[in-house]
Amino acid sequence: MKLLFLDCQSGISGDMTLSALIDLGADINYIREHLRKLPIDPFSLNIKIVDKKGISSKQLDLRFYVTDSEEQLKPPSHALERGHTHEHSHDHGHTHTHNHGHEHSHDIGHHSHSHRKASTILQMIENSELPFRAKERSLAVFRVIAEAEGKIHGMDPEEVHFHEVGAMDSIIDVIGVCLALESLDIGRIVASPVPTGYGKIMIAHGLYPIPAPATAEILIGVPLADFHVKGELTTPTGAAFIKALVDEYGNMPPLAMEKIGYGAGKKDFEHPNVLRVVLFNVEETPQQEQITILECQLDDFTGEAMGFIMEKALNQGALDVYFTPVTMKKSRPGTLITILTKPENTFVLEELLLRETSTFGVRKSEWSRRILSREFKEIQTVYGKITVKVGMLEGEIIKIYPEYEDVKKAAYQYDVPFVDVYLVVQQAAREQVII
Ligand SMILES: O=C([S-])c1cc(C(=O)S)c[n+]([C@@H]2O[C@H](COP(=O)(O)O)[C@@H](O)[C@H]2O)c1
Ligand code: NI
Repeated sequence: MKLLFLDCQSGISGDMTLSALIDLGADINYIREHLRKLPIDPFSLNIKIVDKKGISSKQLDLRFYVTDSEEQLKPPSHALERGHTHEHSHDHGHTHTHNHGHEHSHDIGHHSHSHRKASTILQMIENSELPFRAKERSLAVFRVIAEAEGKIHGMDPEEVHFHEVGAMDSIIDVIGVCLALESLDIGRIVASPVPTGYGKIMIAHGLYPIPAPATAEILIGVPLADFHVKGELTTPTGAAFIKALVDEYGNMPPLAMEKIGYGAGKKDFEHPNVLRVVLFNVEETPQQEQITILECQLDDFTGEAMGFIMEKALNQGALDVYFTPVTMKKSRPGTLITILTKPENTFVLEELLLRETSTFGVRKSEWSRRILSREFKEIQTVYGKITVKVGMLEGEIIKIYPEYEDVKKAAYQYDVPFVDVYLVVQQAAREQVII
């Protein structure tokens, strides 16, 4: 399994992460090909080499060819020397520069042109043909950003608007990073403590404190670094990668490094403004993990409400939820609710049962379980690309199962029975994954 360490000594932003991962070896063509299938503005995505206080690093060069209705497509040669620059010109608002150096004409609340709601972006990702894990990771990152922006601006997260220019940027940065992780086959991510920077930054809303409120909101619970530099070191997108994708916070793992990549930020400081990413190859060992089981049984709760509890528990991170019919005191038919969860989600799920069901108590037990290490792989089939889950024991592949959602989608698309697609995928997987 590949492990990625994010060394955020100069903070983290969307473009720093994408360029660092490309420097580490992520295939830029693979990233471009997948991004081009999305319904977004035409863009060019390139990487240039820059010197950051003596460190030769990769820097993102992302341009959009404007599709605002009042504007025409502009040729690729436009603004060649300006790097991560949007050739948008709006007929309203003021121009501001984000820390990673691109200029937007941006005046929240007075827009005549299109915007993208968080829910529209999430829907676009859901409906996309992105590889399974890249899709899940991208959704997780956008949900974190939308939650934080929603909280700051006092809005429903689904209704949060990404300014059209910012939306395009974010889509490329977020989905690009998740595709880069896929290209490198990263299974686990560890991040160092994160410095935020201090001072003020001029954004569309006005002169804001650093860390920007959305960044600060996202970084709740994340260990911060004791490194104080004037300027914005960590942006909301960078913080969202840390919050949504990282499995563990800590120091560099005590393992042999395989490869190192450097992604440059746009600003210059007295220190090298780079994100360093390190790739490790971790030996697979049979894994043991702790899980918590929460239980209560009810004889006075409706079927509808029961279904709602199952849905909400799964949304709140339950690994599994199941109902067992039981006979309770006074011969009453009832239902035993069982929730399996990782220890970190125990409190939230306990609260769900106590607050939203008729129970007056919840039983809790800790279990240890042995699990197979698993990887997701994309298989080429006559029904298109389908993701399979590969289970391994002591490095040996012992089972391969197609992902239900992908099989379902293909079954509808080709109007064939679910089981037919399933069998074809299993057969193709056995040929394409060495077993
Ligand atoms: O435009 C909006 S809504 C906005 C809100 C906030 C808040 O903290 S609230 C912050 N920012 C700033 O935008 C840039 C770009 O960040 P990305 O993560 O999209 O690269 C950054 O300087 C933020 O602090 C914008
Ligand atoms: Ni605008």
